[in-house]
Amino acid sequence: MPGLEFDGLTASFNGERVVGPLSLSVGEGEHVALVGRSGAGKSTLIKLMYEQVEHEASLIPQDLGLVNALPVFHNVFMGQLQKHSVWYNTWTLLKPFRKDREAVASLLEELGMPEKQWIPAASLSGGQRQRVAIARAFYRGSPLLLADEPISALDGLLGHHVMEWLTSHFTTSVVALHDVEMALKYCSRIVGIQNGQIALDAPASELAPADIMTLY
Ligand SMILES: Nc1ncnc2c1ncn2[C@@H]1O[C@H](COP(=O)(O)OP(=O)(O)OP(=O)(O)O)[C@@H](O)[C@H]1O
Repeated sequence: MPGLEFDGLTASFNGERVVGPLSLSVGEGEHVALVGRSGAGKSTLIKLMYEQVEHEASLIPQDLGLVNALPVFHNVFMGQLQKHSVWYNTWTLLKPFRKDREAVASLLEELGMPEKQWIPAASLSGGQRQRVAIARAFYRGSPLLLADEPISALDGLLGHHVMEWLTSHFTTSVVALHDVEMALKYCSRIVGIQNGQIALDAPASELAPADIMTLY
């Protein structure tokens, strides 16, 4: 996958500009953290980027987008809906194939919740729901990840494990994060958003937490 070029991104609500116009290039292999105070425009920016790369990216939206009535397995399988025929997907709803069951089981094992595969998403905790959305994004098999606060409901150790896992399994990522230390530790580049504009753009290796805190 070549690098990504986003040009002239803008969003307005009720006549008020909340993002842009803004341009961002993301090189293949970069892991970009979007940081900035609440309301700065990070989620809106992730959505604008996803609109442009929908066919080649995996998304973890802030609202997760799970189907509560369906078991965890089917929520994760949804990451591959577009890869299969209607026949395959309908059959999977009733009687999943062994290769998919095993692949999803191994992902859930990796994310520390192997026993939840057949539990409806409605019965999960916030952190478990977040991990299902993470597994679904991974199951899609795309090298590019766009994620909006993917570890906000995970406790410290698990949050570290998931960030390490995401940044080593996706070739390229753009992740909105409110945890500045996580951003510095796992991402290669920090993009700070302030009032819908880029206010900081630097390699993570050149920044300290205090440099980022000026955005808050
Ligand atoms: N659907 C919407 N309708 C109206 N205003 C919106 C809508 N979505 C976002 N906004 C506004 O756009 C601005 C940017 O919001 P956005 O959710 O992108 O910020 P954020 O940086 O992701 O915040 P947070 O860290 O709290 O998630 C905010 O002022 C917000 O109120």
